[in-house]
Amino acid sequence: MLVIDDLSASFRRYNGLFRQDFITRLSNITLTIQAGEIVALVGHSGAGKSLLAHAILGLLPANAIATGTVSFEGQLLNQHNLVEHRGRNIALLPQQTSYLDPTANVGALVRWAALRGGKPLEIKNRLNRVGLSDDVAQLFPHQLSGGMARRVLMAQATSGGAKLLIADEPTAGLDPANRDIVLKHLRAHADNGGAALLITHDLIPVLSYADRIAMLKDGQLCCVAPTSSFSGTGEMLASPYAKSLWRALPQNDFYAYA
Ligand SMILES: Nc1ncnc2c1ncn2[C@@H]1O[C@H](COP(=O)(O)OP(=O)(O)OP(=O)(O)O)[C@@H](O)[C@H]1O
Ligand code: NI
Repeated sequence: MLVIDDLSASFRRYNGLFRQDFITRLSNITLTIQAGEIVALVGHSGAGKSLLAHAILGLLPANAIATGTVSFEGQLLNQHNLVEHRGRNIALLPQQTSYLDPTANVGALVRWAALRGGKPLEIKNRLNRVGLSDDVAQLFPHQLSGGMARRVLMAQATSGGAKLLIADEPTAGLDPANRDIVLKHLRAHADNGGAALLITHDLIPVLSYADRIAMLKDGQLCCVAPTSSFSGTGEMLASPYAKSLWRALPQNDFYAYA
């Protein structure tokens, strides 16, 4: 469904009046996401996860320069066709809950997302599916807890019927029960023929839901492996970084990779 080919992104920096240089934050990313699949993108803070999400959607800031290509269902994405795809065929669940429009209540926000994708409104159903009650529709963003706001973003991202969901930290700040509701929702989306790029810091909870794990380290994909490789002592993992991260998890007794 999505093919990312040799994508790199750099930022222009000015050092002095006429001097500038470029600092590379994503290097030669090549990754495919098939229909029916959840690919979890994991990596440390600052590794470039959100940057990759924004690069796919053509939402990089003005001081960024991207090279490489991204195709969606065989079509090369560019700034023109992305305007049509965003919110319709490809939806973003942003990392920042502050992206919720403070002037509209939750019902209106979810309604707009559904209308944008030409889908039935079903506001209450959309909210219930992410563990929010009907009356949340009346609340404004400033009246939501952090976890509620995150689930409103999820309801918005899935209301327009987009085939590809790019979910940037959709479970941040959620308790385990609500985290599982959100991850199950993403799984159901993929099982119904959709696909998702699931960005997270937290590897363990997504192991039960994702098909593959892509690991970013300092802007480079150091490992793309089936979820089943993250088991035992990590002997199925080719990447030393992925192996050491896996072994260092508390669940794996903090073993250092030797
Ligand atoms: N507009 C920008 N200008 C310059 N550098 C930027 C800009 N946006 C992001 N960066 C840099 O790109 C790198 C990757 O940032 P990104 O937000 O993708 O990290 P992340 O992996 O999503 O981290 P986190 O898990 O904390 O959300 C960081 O070093 C960041 O400082
Ligand atoms: Ni991020």
